[in-house]
Amino acid sequence: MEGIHVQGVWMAEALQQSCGDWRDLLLVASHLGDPKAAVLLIFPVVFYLHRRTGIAVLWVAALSEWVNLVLKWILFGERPYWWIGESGLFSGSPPQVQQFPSTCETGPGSPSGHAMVSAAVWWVIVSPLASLCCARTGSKLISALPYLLYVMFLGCVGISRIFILAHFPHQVLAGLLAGQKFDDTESKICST
Ligand SMILES: O=P(O)(O)OC[C@H]1O[C@@H](O)[C@H](O)[C@@H](O)[C@@H]1O
Repeated sequence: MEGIHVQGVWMAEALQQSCGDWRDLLLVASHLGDPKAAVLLIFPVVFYLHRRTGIAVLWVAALSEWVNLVLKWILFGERPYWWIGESGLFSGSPPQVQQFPSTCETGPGSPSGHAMVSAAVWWVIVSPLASLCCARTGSKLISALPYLLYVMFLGCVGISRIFILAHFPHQVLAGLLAGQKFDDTESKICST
């Protein structure tokens, strides 16, 4: 695990050095991917536009956040911003990284809640939206657009969590996969 963490820290350093110009965008992405945003921002808007999807968003947000907390209790998971100091591995050559006001999440880090809840919640919106686009336009290109935006948004959220040192890359990846898996399981339960 130590090797994965060390690689993760160097990746975060490289990211901070190469994406410094995108800092504000990444900080916004991190806020938009916050599980709280799913309930406080996304749910009201979607509920206003389409009641059933809005209610599905609320359910998926609550359940995926709960599953994420349970997974964190089981897996725990260090966070880079505290692990860099605690590991004592970098005393000779500390990584050139900086923290941000939103870096200091106090709980365990595995899997990323931002990645998991965003992947689960946005899928509930994107999937019917793509079907609607397909039915209305008949164009595969236009119906692929919601999926493209979904991938881009999740990419920004995931990168932002590594950028601000809140997560190691493997925790973000685990969050994205768990969010997708959550939707799979949820739709199987709903269809039975
Ligand atoms: O695991 P992450 O991505 O740090 O996010 C999880 C936490 O992010 C916080 O910002 C939220 O207030 C918590 O509700 C949430 O559990």
